[in-house]
Amino acid sequence: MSDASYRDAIFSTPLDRVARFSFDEQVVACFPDMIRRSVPGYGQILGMLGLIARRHLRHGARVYDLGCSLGAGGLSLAGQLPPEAFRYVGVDLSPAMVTRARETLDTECPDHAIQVMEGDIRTLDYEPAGMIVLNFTLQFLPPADREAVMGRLFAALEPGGVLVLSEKIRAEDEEENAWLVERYHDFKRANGYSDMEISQKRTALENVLVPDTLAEHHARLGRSGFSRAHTWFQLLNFASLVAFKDEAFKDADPSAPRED
Ligand SMILES: C[S@@+](CC[C@H](N)C(=O)[O-])C[C@H]1O[C@@H](n2cnc3c(N)ncnc32)[C@H](O)[C@@H]1O
Ligand SMILES: O=C(O)C(=O)C[C@]1(C(=O)O)C=C[C@@H](O)C=C1
Repeated sequence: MSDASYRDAIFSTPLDRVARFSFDEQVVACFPDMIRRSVPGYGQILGMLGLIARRHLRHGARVYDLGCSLGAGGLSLAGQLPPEAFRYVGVDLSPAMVTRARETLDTECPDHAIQVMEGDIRTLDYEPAGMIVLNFTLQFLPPADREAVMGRLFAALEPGGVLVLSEKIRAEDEEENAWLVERYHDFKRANGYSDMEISQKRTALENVLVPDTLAEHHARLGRSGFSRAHTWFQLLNFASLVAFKDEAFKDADPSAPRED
């Protein structure tokens, strides 16, 4: 990740009116710090992308990173896989994110095939892909739009393709959810956020980041055509799932990237 990143202090002073959270210049400038201090397991999830790709990605196939922000998914994959293993296409709606992602990826991985596009993942014309990553992006789409996107992603995946879906989640049981959210706030405090920052960010994210339950995610993936999905990671109210097109997990070769 680029060094030109500041400490997140966006909600550290009292605001008369807390505006809806958006991925503007101010957020972009401190995003690497913000996401690392705000998402439990973020680094571990990124680190697993290469391992998942090694097992499930057809050699040389396209990888979409949807809502790529500053391209952390691309950086992680390029750090773990050789240039000929994949073609990376990052997509983000925020022009400020796209500009910074391009600069970072061009500098950090000049030998890899990297493309970063400004676009809305709800309306993008998808090309066939071997792997699709949605790392904390679906949660920002209006709930009513989520299923149509998932159906389009299933259609874009090649047979044997894999989707990685990481999300902030809501527990079905109210008491369980309250416990997870309280411990999540403890996690943020331990990472240096004050009670005021936690509370103002929470207000800014209301009706902007709308979390689903794991059951809702699994049901949606099933309705979208995915024959199998696993929750492979959960830490507090953050989780990551993998979903397979056509039982791909059965064909995975542990010793080498797939080359069919
Ligand atoms: C939490 S960030 C994703 C973090 C990133 N995937 C990572 O691993 O570092 C969510 C991103 O989704 C983008 N986004 C939100 N709605 C979008 C949409 N409809 N189409 C494309 N990108 C979108 C935002 O601009 C933001 O950069
Ligand atoms: O800070 C929070 O409460 C979050 O939910 C973290 C979260 C996310 O999950 O995407 C919210 C906004 C920023 O994109 C970074 C992290």
